[in-house]
Amino acid sequence: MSTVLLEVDDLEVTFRRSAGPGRRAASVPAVRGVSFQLEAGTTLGIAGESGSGKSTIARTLMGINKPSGGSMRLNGADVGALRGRELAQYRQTMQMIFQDPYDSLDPRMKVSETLLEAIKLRKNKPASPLNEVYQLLEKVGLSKSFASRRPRELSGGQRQRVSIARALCVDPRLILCDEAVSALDVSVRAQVLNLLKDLQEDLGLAYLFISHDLSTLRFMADYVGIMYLGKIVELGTRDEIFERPQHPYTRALLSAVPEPVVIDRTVRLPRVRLTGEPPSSTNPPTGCSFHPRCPLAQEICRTTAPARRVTSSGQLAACHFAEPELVVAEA
Ligand SMILES: Nc1ncnc2c1ncn2[C@@H]1O[C@H](COP(=O)(O)OP(=O)(O)OP(=O)(O)O)[C@@H](O)[C@H]1O
Repeated sequence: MSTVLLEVDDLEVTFRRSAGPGRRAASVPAVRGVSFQLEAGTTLGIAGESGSGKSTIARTLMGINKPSGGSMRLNGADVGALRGRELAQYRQTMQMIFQDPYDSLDPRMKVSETLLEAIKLRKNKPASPLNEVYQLLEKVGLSKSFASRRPRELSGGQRQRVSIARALCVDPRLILCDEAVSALDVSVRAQVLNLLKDLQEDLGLAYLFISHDLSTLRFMADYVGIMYLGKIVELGTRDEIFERPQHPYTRALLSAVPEPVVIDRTVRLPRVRLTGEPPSSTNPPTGCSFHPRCPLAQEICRTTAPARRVTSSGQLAACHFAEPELVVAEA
C-alpha cells in the first residue's frame, strides 16, 4: 500500500522584485497553483525550462522561500502551522542537495567536521559520533580516509557524495535534489545516480528530483511533473510521460532530446518543435501560458486557462487539446 509522504496543494509563490537600473519593480508569480503528491520511497522528477519555478518549489518546501498561497503537508501535518519542536523535526525529515557542492560545503571544514556538525542535530545521538561519520562515508562509497580531507581535496563526484552523507546525518525521509548531478561528468553522474537509487532502496527515501536533463529523470523518477511558467502542465508516471506524452510542451521537450529514445514509436506522436523563449514570469500570457509557442493553439487557448484533467492514457495534462489524435502534422 502506498503512503503519501508529501502533499502539495495549490502552492503559490510570488516574489516582489525591486526596481533596478532600467527595470521597474514587479511581482513575479514564480509558482502558480502547483499540486502534487509524493509517496514514501518513490521519486518525483520535475523538469522544465530555466525559470519555470522548479527550484522555487524546493526552496519553499525547505522554508527558504515563503508561500503566498496553498498548502504543504508532510505526513498529514500542515507545514505552515508547525512551530517549535515540530518545525525542527520537519526540517530534519527533509534535506536538500544542491547542484554545486563546492558552494554548499564549508571549504575550511574537514569532511568529518561537516558531518559531525550535522550529526549533532540528530535527535538520537550516536554513542560514537566518529564511528557514525565512518559509517556514513561507507554508505556513500567513500573510505575512512576521506574524513580528514577538505572540499578542495575532493573531486566533484566525491564532494557530491559528501553532500549526500551530510543529508543522511539526520535520517531524512525525503531528499530534495536540485540539479544534484548536473555539474558532474557523465560517468560520475551515473555513479552518483546509482548511489542515490541504492540509498533509496536501503533506506526507503523519497526524492523530489529536479533536473533539466530528461534522460536523468527517465532513469531516476517513478513519476514526472513537467513545469511551464510556474505550473505543472503534465504529471504522470515515468512511462506515461516518456512514452505517451500528451501535452504539446512535454512533447516539445522530448523532441528536443538529441537521441529520441524517449518517445514510444507505437503511438507515432509527431515531433513538436519548441520555438522562441519562454515568456517573462512577471507577465504570463493570458489563457494557456504556452499558447504563444504552441503549434496546436486555437482561440480558446488565448482566452481560457486549461484545467488539469486526466487524459485517455492516464496522466494529468493541462491542455485543451491533449490527445494524440488531435495533434497537427510535424511542425
Ligand atoms: N528571490 C527571488 N526574487 C525574485 N524573483 C525570483 C527569486 N527567485 C526566483 N525568482 C524568479 O522566479 C522564477 C522561477 O525561478 P526558479 O529559480 O524557481 O526557476 P527554475 O525552473 O528552477 O530555473 P533554473 O532551472 O534556471 O534553476 C524566475 O522568473 C526567477 O527569476
